[in-house]
Amino acid sequence: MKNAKAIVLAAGQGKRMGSAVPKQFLELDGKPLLYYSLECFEQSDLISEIILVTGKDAIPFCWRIVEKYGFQKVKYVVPGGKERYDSVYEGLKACEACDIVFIHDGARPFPDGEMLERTMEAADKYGACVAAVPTKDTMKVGNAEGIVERTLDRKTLWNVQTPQVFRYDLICQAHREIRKGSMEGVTDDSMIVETLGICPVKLVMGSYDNIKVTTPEDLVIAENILSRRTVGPEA
Ligand SMILES: Nc1ccn([C@@H]2O[C@H](COP(=O)(O)OP(=O)(O)OP(=O)(O)O)[C@@H](O)[C@H]2O)c(=O)n1
Ligand SMILES: C[C@](O)(CO)[C@H](O)COP(=O)(O)O
Repeated sequence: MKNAKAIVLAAGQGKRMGSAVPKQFLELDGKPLLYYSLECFEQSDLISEIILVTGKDAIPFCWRIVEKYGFQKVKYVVPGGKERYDSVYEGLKACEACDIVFIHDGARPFPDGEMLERTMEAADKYGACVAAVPTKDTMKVGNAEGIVERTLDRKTLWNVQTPQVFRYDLICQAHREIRKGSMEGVTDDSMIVETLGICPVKLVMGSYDNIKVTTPEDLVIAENILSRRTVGPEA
């Protein structure tokens, strides 16, 4: 069996949430938001180790979460960086050699075990993959004046999520390589692999429940998803 490790990101400031406490630590049904993704990786037989990346000052708090909920796979809690890609890089530096690396936003509380299986299989086969869902809305490109320039072909569009999953050597090489130049506009890890043209990035079905909690209304949606998931699976 392949050895897979997970890097869970919790070093963001959550500016768009606008809360005093960083959003990954806000409570969802009495537990920190971060708990839910950690629990998913902890419970997956695919994952041997979790590297948690957080703000320097939040490291002791994160260890308390790890101890309180008995997350035995969390081996390292390391300080992140200014941008998301800096935090991923710090996570990769702490991640000892393995076969496959999952990179996941701690602000996405609802990955699930089957998603981890699908993405692991694709990463092993293609080298790189992202969880994603087909776009449901009609998508238009607007110009600077807010006038529609064109309508995109929805059949080709996906909303990209995490986990984003890679062969270990490939994602380490990609992050090292891209840092030699400008990282302007890099918002996820697959973009780095795409930009360098290292290998194809496979789109793998994620889940419409696998939202990123970004703004206050997402917390309400997350509460709703959580209450539905405790009753039964996604419809
Ligand atoms: N320097 C950063 C920035 C982001 N993240 C993490 O990356 C994930 C996705 O980022 P995003 O939703 O953009 O989080 P924030 O950067 O916290 O939000 P904002 O952009 O609103 O400040 C989150 O789990 C966040 O904690 C991180 O570890 N380090
Ligand atoms: C990685 C990501 O969650 C995929 O949707 C997203 O790109 C994070 O970037 P954000 O711009 O900070 O929301």
